[in-house]
Amino acid sequence: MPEQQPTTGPAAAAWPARSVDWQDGAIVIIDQTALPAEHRVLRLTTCAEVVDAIARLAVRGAPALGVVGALGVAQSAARHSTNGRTDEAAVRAEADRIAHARPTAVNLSWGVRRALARLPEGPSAVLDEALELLATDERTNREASRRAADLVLELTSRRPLRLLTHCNTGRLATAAWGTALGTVRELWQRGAVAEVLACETRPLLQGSRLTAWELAEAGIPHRVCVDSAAAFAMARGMVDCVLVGADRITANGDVANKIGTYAHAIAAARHGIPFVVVAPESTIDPSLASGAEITVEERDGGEVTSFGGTRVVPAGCATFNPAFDVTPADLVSAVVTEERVVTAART
Ligand SMILES: CSC[C@@H](O)[C@@H](O)C(=O)COP(=O)(O)O
Repeated sequence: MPEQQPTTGPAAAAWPARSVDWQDGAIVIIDQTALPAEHRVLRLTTCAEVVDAIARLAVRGAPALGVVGALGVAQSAARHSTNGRTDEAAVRAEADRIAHARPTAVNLSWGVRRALARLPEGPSAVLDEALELLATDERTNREASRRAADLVLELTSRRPLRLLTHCNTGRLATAAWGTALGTVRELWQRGAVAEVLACETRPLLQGSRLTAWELAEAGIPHRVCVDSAAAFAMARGMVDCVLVGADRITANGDVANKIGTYAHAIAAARHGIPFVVVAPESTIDPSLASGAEITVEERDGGEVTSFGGTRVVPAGCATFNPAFDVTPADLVSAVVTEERVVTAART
C-alpha cells in the first residue's frame, strides 16, 4: 500500500502545488479517486504501487501519466543500482510494466522511453531526465494554453464565451496548469469566459468530480451536465466552443480522448461550433497512420453496472466499457500544442 497523507479542510492550503511531484525518492500524487469527497495525497515508492496507481486512475490524464512513467523508471534505476553498477534488465522489465499499465495515452510510454534512454549513463541521469519532464510540463501546458486561447478568440465572436469541456484536462491531469482546462484558465484570466459547461464524463465522473472541483478552486463560473445534455446545449445556442484534451493523436490528425468526446465533436460539427483539441507535442504519435490503429482501453464492467456504490444494471448483464473513443480529424477544428496550431478540414 502506498503511504497516504490525508488532509482535511480546504484543499489548496495543504496540498502540493503540483499534482505530480518528487520528494525524497517518492512520487507524490493527489489521489484522484478520492476527490472531491476526500483530499488525499499518496507517496508511491515501488513499481507495484506506480502500476496500481495508474491502473486504478489514482493518477490519470495523459501528461500526468508521462511524468509519472518517467519518475517510475527513475525509482527503478535507483533501486537496481549498487556500487556503480545497474541491473539494466531489471529496470527494463519494470519500465515495461509501467509503460503497459494503461494502453491508450501515448504519453505514458513516451515518458518511460525518455527516462530509459538515459539508463546507460546511470541512475542519476535517468532521474535528471524524469525531473526535466516534470519541470517542463507546466511550461508546455501554459504555452499550449496561450496559443489555444488566441485561436479560440479568433474562431468565435461572442464575448464572454460559453465553453463546453469533457473529462478532466486540468492541473490534476498534468503536473500543473492543464491543457484544455488550462486554456479555459487562460481565457478566464483574459476576462473572456462567461461560463463553462463541464460534462460529467460517465462512468468515472472525471468531469463532475475533478473538473468541477478545479473550476470551483479557480473561481470560474460553471455548471455540470450529463454527457448526453451536451448536444442539446449546443442546439440551444448555449456553447460557443468545445475544448478537449487528447490521449493520442495519430499522423492523420485523428484524436483519441475520453469516451464521449466523439459524440461532442459530431454535435459541434452539426451546429457549426469550433471543436478545439489542446495537447502537448508528446501526445502526437506519428507512428500510427490513423485512429483505427489505436489500442482503446476497455475497462472493467463494474464501472458501468454500479453508480455511487448501487447496482444499476440487472445481475449478469454484459457491458461494453471503452475508456476512450476516436474523433476523426475532419471533425476537429484544430489541434493546438505548445509549438503549433494544426487546423484540419473543418475550419
Ligand atoms: C490533459 S488530459 C487529456 C486526456 O488524458 C483526458 O482528456 C482523458 O481522456 C483522460 O482519461 P482518463 O481515463 O481519466 O485518464
